[in-house]
Amino acid sequence: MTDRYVVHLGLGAFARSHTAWYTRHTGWRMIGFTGRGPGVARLLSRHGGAYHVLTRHPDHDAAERVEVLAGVHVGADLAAWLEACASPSTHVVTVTVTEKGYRLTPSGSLDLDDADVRADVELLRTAPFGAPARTAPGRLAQGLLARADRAPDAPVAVVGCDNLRGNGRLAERAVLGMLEAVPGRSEWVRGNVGFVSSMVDRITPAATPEDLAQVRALTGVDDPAAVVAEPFAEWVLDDAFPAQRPRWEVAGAVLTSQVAGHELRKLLVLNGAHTLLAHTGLLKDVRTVAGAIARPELLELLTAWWQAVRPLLPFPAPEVDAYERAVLERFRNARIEHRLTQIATDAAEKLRVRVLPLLNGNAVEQVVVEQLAAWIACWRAGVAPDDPLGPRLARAARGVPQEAAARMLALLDPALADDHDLRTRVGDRLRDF
Ligand SMILES: NC(=O)c1ccc[n+]([C@@H]2O[C@H](COP(=O)([O-])OP(=O)(O)OC[C@H]3O[C@@H](n4cnc5c(N)ncnc54)[C@H](O)[C@@H]3O)[C@@H](O)[C@H]2O)c1
Ligand SMILES: O=P(O)(O)OC[C@@H](O)[C@@H](O)[C@H](O)[C@H](O)CO
Repeated sequence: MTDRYVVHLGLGAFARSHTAWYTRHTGWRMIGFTGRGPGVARLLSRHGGAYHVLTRHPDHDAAERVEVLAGVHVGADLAAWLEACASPSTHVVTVTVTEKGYRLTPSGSLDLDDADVRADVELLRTAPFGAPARTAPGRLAQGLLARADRAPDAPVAVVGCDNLRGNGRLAERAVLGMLEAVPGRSEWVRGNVGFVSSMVDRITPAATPEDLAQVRALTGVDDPAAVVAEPFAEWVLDDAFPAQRPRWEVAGAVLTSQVAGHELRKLLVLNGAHTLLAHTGLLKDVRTVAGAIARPELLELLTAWWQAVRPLLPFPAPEVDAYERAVLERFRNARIEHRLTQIATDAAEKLRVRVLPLLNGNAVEQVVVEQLAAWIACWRAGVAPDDPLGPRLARAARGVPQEAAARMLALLDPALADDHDLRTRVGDRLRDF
């Protein structure tokens, strides 16, 4: 039996295809908590925490049983959460709660206008262990407070595993933003918690009934918690752990002090391209990434996007060329049914990470205008999927193109409201959709 644990918050498909999958052969076990509802905990408990990863290669499928989860809990099980976080056998807490789960403003500080955040701040101030926090930063704060009380000599790492630049640093800001409201309770966290950023990569679409049927066909097991993923996987982590950690290197992870460049490259080259294909594809009734890439005009856009992001990438040209070629191959894997609606969900939050770096003092390329205009056009056409800003975006997108562009860009980032040139160009492009 191992006595070393990773506690994971947010047991979505990606956590199962990536974080848990990387941990499976390290000798460590994981204790998982759902990010919001109880659904995944119920599904996983069907087979005692074991589940399958269905890897779709270009010409065949393989199903692997993953048995790394020693316990699975609903996120609202506060007693289990506090016990897991406080246990000195827990050395690492990993987090996959989506971009919006960090509850940050566009400038990256805790969003104190968010009613759930305010409720959690109040909870932490008055009765920190009185009820489960509503938000992920609130939960992390509760767990770290329990650690400070019960195992103060045992430092711990919190590892960000979402598609955000500096996800560890952002988790730190969110947690400290919560704890600053509790007199005297942020010091232990500042001195004993290492917030680690990581670049995470493995295309993992939501599993379809056909995927689950394929798992059944390959294994004979009915596994409602199975996930489907591409063969490729990459994990680059900041080598800044304050305590023990699993040797994720055995599964190919890379520990480095240069994680920022890897994050930027992945977010702009892969995720930025995804978002561009998602919005432009949805406007043309295309359903999947592979379907989008098969359209010459969208492939051309993708190439223009890659040219625009290239000057920002801290890698030699041949390395960027190879990276782009590999991403194109991955996008072409038609056996991965990656739906554009899934990628376009919560797009405002994603565009902030995937596009705003290109607007930071750089000459604006037309393809950047295209990104933004396509996003707005999806809202105007009523084909945009969910977004936490949904009703506001739907209202802002209506009416005269120039005014809609100005309102939408301001919602994306208030700092864009003053960019007259960008607003005009996006508004002009919008007229043609
Ligand atoms: N799917 C991929 O290909 C992929 C690849 C790389 C990184 N990621 C990262 O993983 C995240 C999750 O992707 P997924 O495919 O697992 O999605 P999913 O829908 O399967 O799971 C989402 C997870 O986030 C949690 N969550 C959602 N909103 C939350 C909130 N407001 N507060 C707390 N928890 C919340 C859910 O409970 C669930 O555990 C992405 O947003 C991204 O940052 C995904
Ligand atoms: O996972 P999201 O919702 O942040 O973004 C959608 C896709 O761009 C993303 O899931 C990629 O497939 C993934 O980041 C590849 O590693």
